[in-house]
Amino acid sequence: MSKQYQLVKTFSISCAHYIPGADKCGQLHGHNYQVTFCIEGKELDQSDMLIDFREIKHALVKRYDHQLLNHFPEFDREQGGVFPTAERIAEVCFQRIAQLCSQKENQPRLRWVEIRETAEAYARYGEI
Ligand SMILES: Nc1nc2c(c(=O)[nH]1)N=C([C@H](O)[C@H](O)COP(=O)(O)OP(=O)(O)OP(=O)(O)O)CN2
Ligand SMILES: [Zn+2]
Repeated sequence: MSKQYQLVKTFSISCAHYIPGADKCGQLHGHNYQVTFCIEGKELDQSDMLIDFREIKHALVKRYDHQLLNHFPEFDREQGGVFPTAERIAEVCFQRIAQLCSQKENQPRLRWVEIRETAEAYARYGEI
């Protein structure tokens, strides 16, 4: 099997959310989410990086940190979005990170995104 690089990065976002219709989680509450992503590729860029992980972190922190997730169209069913469960947050973050990767000439490939609500509860989306 040919060799490749793998990049894994974790960062935090503090968000409020509620799951409409859910019992306890239907109430507005917050989490310090740990977001982890895994990117692979055979080629590095001019800086010898698969992709600068700060670019990804800053894009997601800028959009979601200290925000109420339900207010974003992607997390509002009435606007065609989904409920902000850990599974769906992982999926939405996957789409955003994949979009950033697709703009790079060296073709880094996003494998999965993990959203950890607590040490005991997390969801992953992607190739797992
Ligand atoms: N499959 C999923 N199940 C749940 C999700 C989710 O995203 N995906 N999310 C929640 C809530 O966000 C909730 O905040 C989690 O509740 P928490 O109090 O952390 O859960 P506990 O393990 O502590 O459950 P208790 O039995 O209330 O102690 C819930 N489910
Ligand atoms: Zn919650």
